[in-house]
Amino acid sequence: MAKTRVHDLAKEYGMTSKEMLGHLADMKIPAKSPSSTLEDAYVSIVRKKLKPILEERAAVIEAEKKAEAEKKAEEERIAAEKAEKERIEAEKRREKERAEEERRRAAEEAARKEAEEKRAAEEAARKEEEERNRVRDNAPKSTPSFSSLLDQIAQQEKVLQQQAEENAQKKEASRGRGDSDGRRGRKNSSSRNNSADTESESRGRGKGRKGGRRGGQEEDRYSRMAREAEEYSRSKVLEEAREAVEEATRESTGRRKERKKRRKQQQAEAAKEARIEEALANDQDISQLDTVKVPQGSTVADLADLLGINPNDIIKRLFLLGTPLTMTESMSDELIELVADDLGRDVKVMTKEEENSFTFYDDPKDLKPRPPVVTVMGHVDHGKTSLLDAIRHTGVAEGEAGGITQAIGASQVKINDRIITFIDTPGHETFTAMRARGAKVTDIVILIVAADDGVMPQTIESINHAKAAEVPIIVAVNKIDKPGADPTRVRQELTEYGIIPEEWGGQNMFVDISAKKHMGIDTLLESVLLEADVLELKANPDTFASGNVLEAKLDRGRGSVATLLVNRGTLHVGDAIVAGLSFGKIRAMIDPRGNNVTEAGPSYPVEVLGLQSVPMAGDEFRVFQDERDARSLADERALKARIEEQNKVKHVTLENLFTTMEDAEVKELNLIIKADVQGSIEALQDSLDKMDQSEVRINTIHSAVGAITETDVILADASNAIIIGFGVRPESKAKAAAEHAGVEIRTYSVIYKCIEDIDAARIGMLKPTEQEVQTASIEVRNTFKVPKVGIAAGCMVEDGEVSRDDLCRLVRDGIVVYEGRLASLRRYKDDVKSVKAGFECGVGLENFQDIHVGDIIETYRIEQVARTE
Ligand SMILES: Nc1nc2c(ncn2[C@@H]2O[C@H](COP(=O)(O)OP(=O)(O)OP(=O)(O)O)[C@@H](O)[C@H]2O)c(=O)[nH]1
Repeated sequence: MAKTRVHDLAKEYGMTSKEMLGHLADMKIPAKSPSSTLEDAYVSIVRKKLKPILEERAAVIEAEKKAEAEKKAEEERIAAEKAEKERIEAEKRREKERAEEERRRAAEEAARKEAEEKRAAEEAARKEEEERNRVRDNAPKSTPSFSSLLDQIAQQEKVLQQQAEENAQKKEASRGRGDSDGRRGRKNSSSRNNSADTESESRGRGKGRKGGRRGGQEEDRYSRMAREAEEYSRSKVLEEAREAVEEATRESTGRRKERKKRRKQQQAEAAKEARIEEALANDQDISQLDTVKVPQGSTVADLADLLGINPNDIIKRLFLLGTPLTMTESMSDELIELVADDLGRDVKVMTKEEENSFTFYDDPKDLKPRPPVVTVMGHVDHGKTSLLDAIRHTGVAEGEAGGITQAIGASQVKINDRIITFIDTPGHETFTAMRARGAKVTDIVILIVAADDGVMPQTIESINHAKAAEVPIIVAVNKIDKPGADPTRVRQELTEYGIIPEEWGGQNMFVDISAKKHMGIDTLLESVLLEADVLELKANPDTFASGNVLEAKLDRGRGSVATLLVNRGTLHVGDAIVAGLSFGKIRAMIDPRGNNVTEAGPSYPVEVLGLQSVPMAGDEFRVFQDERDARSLADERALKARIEEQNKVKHVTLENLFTTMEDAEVKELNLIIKADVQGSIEALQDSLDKMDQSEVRINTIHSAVGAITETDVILADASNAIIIGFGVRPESKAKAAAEHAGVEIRTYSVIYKCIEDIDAARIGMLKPTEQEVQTASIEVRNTFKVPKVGIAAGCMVEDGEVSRDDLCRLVRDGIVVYEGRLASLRRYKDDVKSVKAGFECGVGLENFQDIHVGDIIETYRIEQVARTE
């Protein structure tokens, strides 16, 4: 029998031999040294007794390990915290250094400027002094101070001389010699005066002769006085200059600030003036000039840029508002307004539609009456098309009638020498779609209601849409020629919706008509004119045109063709225009009767050729004086649209990451739709919107009129989208790019076929349902014990065919007592893959022993079944 040595056993238990020997001694098992051998019986006793000790040790080790792990985690946490702290500290330090550096630079700059100014002042003083010196050196005799002193001295001497002579005269007079004497005296006096003059002259002359003694004295005195005077004036000038320098230095800091402030103010005022001038030149409303226009979804950095402030100012405020955001995060409309309010700034959050729209201002004296623009709305089959048809034939000579084509999506009729413009795409869908794009093109709505049918669901919708747009409604009660027609009932029914006939004291005009028999059409049109008079529709025709795109398409021969409705100004051939994202110079204009025209005034619809791309229905258009301005605005808009489109597809922010992950179960079908006309896109989109999107979300990531381009393929590739072409084909470059990138392009000419395909794709993408497929029913006939397996059942496959991998449930008296998998499937002693009905087999169940005779084992598998809906 094998024997075990003490040191082997000790090794097995991860202890020292000495330790093991100690345990053996405790157990009274004889062993002397690590090399002593132990009988198996002893070994098993040791194992049994050491088990709890080992478990305890394992537990201790486990606990130690756990503690170690916790300690490590704690250390890591502390390290992470420390690192974060250090990072923040470093950031703060850097920030401080930056601020310090800025302060230092500002101080340096201030000092530099100050020194410059001082230098300039000193220079000025020096120059002045130089100038004085120069004058003095060049013409010392003419120095005003010196010569004036000489003059003064000469003057004083003269005065002294005179006084002396007068005194002498007085003495003579006091001797008293009568009048004659007085006269002689006067005469003498004058002769003396003369003689004094002569004396003075002679003395003056004598100066030259006897100048030696007396002249030397005089010179000393004069030169001293002159020197003193010069010194005085020099020190005075220097003092003044010094004072001026000091004054300049003292005031420079305060003045600099003041000057800077003034400069800024002047700049702001100049900028505002420029804005006003520009707005006036473009006829824009100047009342809103102080309002900063902020695009919806702007980031903190964008807003700071628009407001011309430091982004930190906004971040601080957001923090205080409890909504901390970083520079690149978007702000909600409310936050933008709140922050701007806090900063004392006036902002307007602009939607995309608003961003692309223009506001004009017209002087009331420039406004002139314009024709009304009318849309016909009503329930299906109540006669919209028939009415428009009847209207188009009104006032047209018989021979001309056949030639009228609904060429441009709008028509005009002349009645009583006045014009009415009709939008030819009837229905509230178009009306609302336009309005949704911010276009208010209709002045009056004609609500058509069939007199034999009355108010129907779409009648009500039309009323609601017209009311929401605040457009007056004229009711045309149609089909009065029909036998069952009841116009009064229509009036009655409409009162429920707030449409009350004028004859009943309400606001709405009602006209009974028959579109088919051309009855009442003139009266209806006259009512439209009456309503238009009430509305006092006016516009300024003498300015650059602006208005809306009614419809636009790509024409193979003519390129981009758009129907525009002018609502202000006059449109001319040759005008440079921007319509939505499109730019162009108008090449030709066609009026509703198919005639080429050269101009179109307010309320006139025209089809224009010359746009470089296809705008969208509802887009605003505007003529620019300078073609370059038009082009750059269109480019700017197109670029912005492209960026937005790309952002739409790509960006997942941390905020929406989790929701996206949660939504991962929801599959998406991304589409890019290109079509020949806008109408097709809208129709297709409408059908898509109506599809069940609870499990497969259909995203139209981009839709536009025009051929399928390489850019579309790039977008589809980036966003895993399918391109749907409607009446358009891919350009050859796009085709190659699609093949290269594996992007699917499908082209159609019929809407329903496209819808059918998309629906099929949608269903194909649905998550398949799981279905249980029963494989066999097995009856337990016997049970027996199998080594290693436990209880196994001797069974008969009653039905189907059981496979080894099948799932199963054990049913006893109709109750499921076990659900799981087969542990074994045997025929006699062999494991088999499957057993068919009518054969016996041995079955073991995974982790289940409680099998009774008479139990039924049902086996099955789960199959994934593609859904048909
Ligand atoms: N008797 C009679 N029938 C009319 C009159 N006006 C229209 N209808 C008929 O009513 C049907 C529907 O007219 P439409 O003009 O197509 O009606 P709609 O509202 O444009 O219909 P949708 O375009 O489908 O919304 C046509 O068969 C017309 O001939 C009318 O004044 N009298």
